[in-house]
Amino acid sequence: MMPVTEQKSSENPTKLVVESVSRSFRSLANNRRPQFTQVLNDISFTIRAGEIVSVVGLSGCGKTTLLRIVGGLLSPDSGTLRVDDREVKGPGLDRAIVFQQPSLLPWHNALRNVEFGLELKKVAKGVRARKAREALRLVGLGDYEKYYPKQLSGGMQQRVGLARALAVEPEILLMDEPFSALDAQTREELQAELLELNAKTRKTIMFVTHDLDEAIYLSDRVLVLLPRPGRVQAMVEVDLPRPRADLLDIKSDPAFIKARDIVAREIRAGGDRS
Ligand SMILES: Nc1ncnc2c1ncn2[C@@H]1O[C@H](COP(=O)(O)OP(=O)(O)OP(=O)(O)O)[C@@H](O)[C@H]1O
Repeated sequence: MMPVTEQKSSENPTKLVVESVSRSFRSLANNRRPQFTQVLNDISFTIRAGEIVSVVGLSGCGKTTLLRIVGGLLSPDSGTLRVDDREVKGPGLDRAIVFQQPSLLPWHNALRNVEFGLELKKVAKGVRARKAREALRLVGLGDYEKYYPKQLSGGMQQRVGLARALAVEPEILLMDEPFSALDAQTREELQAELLELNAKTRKTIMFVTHDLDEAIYLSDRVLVLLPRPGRVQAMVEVDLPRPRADLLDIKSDPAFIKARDIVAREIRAGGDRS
């Protein structure tokens, strides 16, 4: 493990501003007439440089939709997004997404898979191999560049997916339940590694998860969304210093328990009202 210095992201400049974002989807009602369902309603929040902010809420509250909008894969019906005070529309090299499944190409080895991600992002050919190698090293797979996906464990495959996102050197990493398909032990290893990576690179991270322990453990702040339509209920501060102890040890810390209780109550508060 690399020694890491304590980091105070609460004093950092703003990296991402999401302002009044709303989004509806068209669907067919029982009478086959198209109808619009509002999935996100007037969502506003900011993330500071180097911060990890998790997004939690009941299933269907719009977490993935919000992450896809921030990643530029979906457009909002209204509202704006700014990265470093520049308005962004659509995808860009400043944001990279890590999904639940890494979707690696089975016929390419780890290095080629990461290079392929760079190719899709139109990064110049001459620098792809170097950047791909650097990213694989960053996720601890420096010795595995020649391995094919089927020769790698689920956790290692997800690391390749993470390397593919990191290789483009994004300003913001958008992670959509990236560890939820992994077994508990691998998941905890990757959570700890993500904290280390954040400490080393000071990457800004937006992290969607169902798992409240994961949200509290990783995050500086937790954004709680309520469903139907998805809206902001609270932004909860996690008052735990960095670097953080292992999840097992930190779970009994009063600050961890307090933050978890607040987040759980905020999620329920919305349920009680609807
Ligand atoms: N492309 C789409 N067309 C129509 N409806 C959609 C589309 N994408 C999402 N939805 C609807 O929007 C709502 C929010 O979905 P979303 O996946 O963002 O929620 P979520 O909070 O990430 O859910 P989960 O926690 O179960 O992953 C759901 O009701 C979903 O059916």
